[in-house]
Amino acid sequence: MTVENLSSNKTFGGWNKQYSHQSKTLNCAMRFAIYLPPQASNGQKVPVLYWLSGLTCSDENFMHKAGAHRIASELGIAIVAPDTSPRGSDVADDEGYDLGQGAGFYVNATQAPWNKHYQMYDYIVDELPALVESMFPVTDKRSIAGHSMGGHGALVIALRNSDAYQSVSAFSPISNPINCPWGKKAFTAYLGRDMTTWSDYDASTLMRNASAENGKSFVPALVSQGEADDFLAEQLKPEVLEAAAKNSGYPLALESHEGYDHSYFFIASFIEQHLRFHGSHLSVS
Ligand SMILES: N[C@@H](CCC(=O)N[C@@H](CS)C(=O)NCC(=O)O)C(=O)O
Repeated sequence: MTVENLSSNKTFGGWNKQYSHQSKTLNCAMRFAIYLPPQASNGQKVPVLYWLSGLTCSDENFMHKAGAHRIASELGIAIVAPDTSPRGSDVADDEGYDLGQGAGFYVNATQAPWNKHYQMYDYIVDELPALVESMFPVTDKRSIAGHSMGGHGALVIALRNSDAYQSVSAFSPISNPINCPWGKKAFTAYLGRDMTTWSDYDASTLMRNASAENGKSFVPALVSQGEADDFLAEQLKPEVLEAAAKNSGYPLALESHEGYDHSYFFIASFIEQHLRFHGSHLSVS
């Protein structure tokens, strides 16, 4: 498999690198960024936090704006930030910022023309970790986090793969996509009009139905939400997630922060708390 290194920048004793590879799952070239903390250059294997970004983002927004490297360096956690959709001139797109390239919603599309490339769920759950674990000095201990569309993706992926992740966190997640305009638009396009297929990708539905019985475990969850977020009431609906957690007894810590909006200024303000939360579950703190 050809994997091309696009950039390498030393930061906080570790390395922030970008790669391009041909994805079998997405049927196109795909980019991701990885932060390798200093421990990874010293013969140690480190656990990995996967970060899923929101609408309009690439592999760069989080690495450039979240200010995560200092604490990841201290804790010895690698961070992997994939792009938010398949890309390319032959990849289906839409004029809106909330559908198509930059808006993959971390689902496996079943509808044409999207189903040819938009298989982001399988890419994040299977192909990307397998590639990362074959290329870098990392363990198979994983946690997952994200923002907005990526917060939805992180919660859904952790809830559906509770044996694969130690912890999950989200900033301003789209908590109930089957009941908000962003989610309804994307799911209608990618999954079709039959709404019965949508609930597998709805964090609130999954959390309401979650159970720690039959050998399964709950993945501990932390969610942070800004109270001055313009998308809060119409698109994000954290109260639905909170009610779902109460219903199933899910270990969800939902924190509300006065004055913060939807931007990376909010993420940068609380990323240390999220990294230490993941560190405690990845046994590095
Ligand atoms: N403000 C955008 C909405 C998209 C948006 O807010 N994207 C968030 C994620 S949902 C983001 O992280 N944007 C990129 C950035 O701030 O770096 C628009 O209306 O076009």
